[in-house]
Formats: sequence, C-alpha cells, structure tokens
Amino acid sequence: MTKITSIRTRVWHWTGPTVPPRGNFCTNASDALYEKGDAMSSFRFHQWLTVEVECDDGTVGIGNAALAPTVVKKAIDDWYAPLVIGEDPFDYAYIWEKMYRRTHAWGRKGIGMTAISAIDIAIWDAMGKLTGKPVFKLLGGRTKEKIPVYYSKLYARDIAAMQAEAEEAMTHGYTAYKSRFGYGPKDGMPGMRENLKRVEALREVIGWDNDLMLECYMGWTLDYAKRMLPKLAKYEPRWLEEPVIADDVAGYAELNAMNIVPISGGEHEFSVMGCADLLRRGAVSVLQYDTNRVGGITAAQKINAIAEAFQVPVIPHAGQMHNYHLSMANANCPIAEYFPVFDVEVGNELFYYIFEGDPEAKDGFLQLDDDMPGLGISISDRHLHNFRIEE
Ligand SMILES: O=C(O)C(=O)C[C@@H](O)CO
Ligand SMILES: [Mg+2]
Repeated sequence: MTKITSIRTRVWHWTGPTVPPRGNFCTNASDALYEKGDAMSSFRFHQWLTVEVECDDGTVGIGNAALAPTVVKKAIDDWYAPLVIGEDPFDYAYIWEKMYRRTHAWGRKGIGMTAISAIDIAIWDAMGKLTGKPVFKLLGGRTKEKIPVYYSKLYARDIAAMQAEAEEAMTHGYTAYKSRFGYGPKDGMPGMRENLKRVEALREVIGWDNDLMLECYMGWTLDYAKRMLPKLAKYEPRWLEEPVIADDVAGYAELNAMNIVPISGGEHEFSVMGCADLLRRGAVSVLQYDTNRVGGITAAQKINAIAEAFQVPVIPHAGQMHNYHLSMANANCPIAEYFPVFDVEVGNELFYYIFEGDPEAKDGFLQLDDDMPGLGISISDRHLHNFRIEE
C-alpha cells in the first residue's frame, strides 16, 4: 500500500513586470459598486499556489490553485493536510469525502473547495506517476485525436487593437475566439453601442465560419443582459458567458430559457452538488467549472457524467493541464479554453511561468502524450527570479 507522507504548499508571488490595468478592460462583479479606480483589481491575481503531495516511495504529485492562494495555503496547512497524510492516494474517493465532510461547515464552497481541489489534483498526478499512466488514461482515455481549443483573450480596448489582436490570432489557425465586454449597466446606452461595435468589428475579422464567444465575467445584471441578448443575436455568438453574478442562478436560468444566445457559466461554482444544481435548473447551456476550484479531478469527473446526462457540454474554464486531461477523457468536452502565452496581466498567464509541460496549441489544437505519466507538468525554475516564494 502506498502512503501519503507529506504535503508541501508554496505561494508563488509574481514580482516580475505586469501589463498595467486599463479602463473598461473587462466587465466584472465590482462594476455594480460606486467604485473609483481599478474595479478589476479584485479579479486580477498575481499569485498562484502549488501543492506537492509526496508518497512514501518518493513520488510527488503536483496540484495547484489560483484563487486566494495565501488563504488556501493556510487552509491546507492547518486543516486539510492532517486529514490526508497517512492515507493511500488510491483511496482518492475516500480522501475527497473526508476532506469535504470534515470541513463541511465552512469548506464546501470557495476557499475550502479550492483547497480540496488542489490536493485532489496532486493526488491524481501522483496516481498517474505511480501507475505510469497519463491522468486522462485513468479517467476514460483518449476520446479525441487531439483537443480543439479556443483562443481566449481579446479583452476590451480600442477597436483597432482588438481587430489587430484577432488578425494575429487568426494566423495561428484558431477556429474559435472569446472576447470580453468592457461596458455594462453603469455605461448605459452608449456602453451598449460600444459593446456592439466591438462584437461587429471582431466578426469582420474572424468572419462567420469561426465561433465567437462573449464574456461578461459577472459584470452585467439580469435586466441589462435581457436587453442586450436580442441585440447580440445577429452576431451568432456560441455563448454568452457569466452575464450575472454566480449566485443569481435564477437569472442564468431565465436568460438561458430566452433561447436567444446560449448562456455559459460555472467557473465560479463549487462541488458536484453546486454544478448539479446549475444543470437541474437549466441555468447553463455550456458548463465551465474549473477543476482547480470545483473539487479537483474526482469531483470534475462526476460532474462530467451528470452534464452528459443533461446533454450539456462541459468546456472547463482556463485550459491548463488539470482541465485538459478531463477534456481529453470525455466525449462531452468538445473543446478547451486556451490562454496563449502572454505577458502577465490578469494572472491566468502565470501558469506558464510556474510550470513546464503545458502543451502549446498548434493550428487550433493541442495534444496530450499517451506515454507521459500523471498530468505531465513539472515546476519550473525558468522564471524563479520573477517570483517571491512563500513556503
Ligand atoms: O477565461 C475566462 O473564462 C475567465 O473568466 C477569465 C477571467 O480573467 C475573465 O476573462
Ligand atoms: Mg469566464
């Protein structure tokens, strides 16, 4: 029997250069507030948590979390690690339930579930390494010759710059593109026009045979979204993402039931039950949990089965290896999100500066290696000089 002997948590604080904040960059939940300055600040994260689960034979599984890393680190160090050390990693379902139920009073969403996710991902990486199999081969194997991806950036800015970015992305063979809105309820009708002008401008560049997805990042209201949907329909978006805050599940369901543009969401939902509720209530036409928040690979795979029963496709938030393996192993995961490697701005880019092994998209696809045990990533020292590491 293999035993988990230790769990090492590290917070990687980025100290390198970052792209300065820009106004109307991306609508978000803070836009509803009378707030001066950078409303996106609470959604910009320049830290990342790595979790290394070591087994008694020296095998180390790597997990990660992007949400509130310093707090999640403390939760793991103080509460979750003692529950996991001494267990057999192959008892991963038992370990998951133990973490979930022992902290149920405060951990079933948010910080606690993020901690559970990071540890669970590390355990799956360890199981892959211990069996000599890539994680996707432990889940369902290869359901795709390679994974189609969508280009995810196109944050709101002046139209010429957005068109130039889209033109450049087109040269890499992507067939799907996600853009961010910069205007919401506080910007009134003029802001609606600005939003629509940018969608039109992107269609001019990518044409009508490529998918266009539109991201609100919880920055609109139900009323504003109901007014915008009919105006957006003619641009044939594949989905409208997170139009309202994650707690407004009824709002998602009302917008989705309008059947004008498919509504997507889930990246701010937690646990199997949380995602099952979204599906049961018809809140989303595309489910987008992130494996490093929703409960790790153990929870994500259960959610995939439920989503398949509802025939709702799952397209996990953020790409990154913890999501790619699930996308490869499930026929109901048609494509994956892909953040191209860019200078550090929002923070999603940090994954590339901390880890080695994340696949680079080629001609709109990415590939996973059948012979690479575990997740296929390692912790890199290439950019150590740009990090302050908190042990
Ligand atoms: O990639 C997404 O879906 C996100 O929500 C990322 C976030 O940074 C806003 O775009
Ligand atoms: Mg999103």
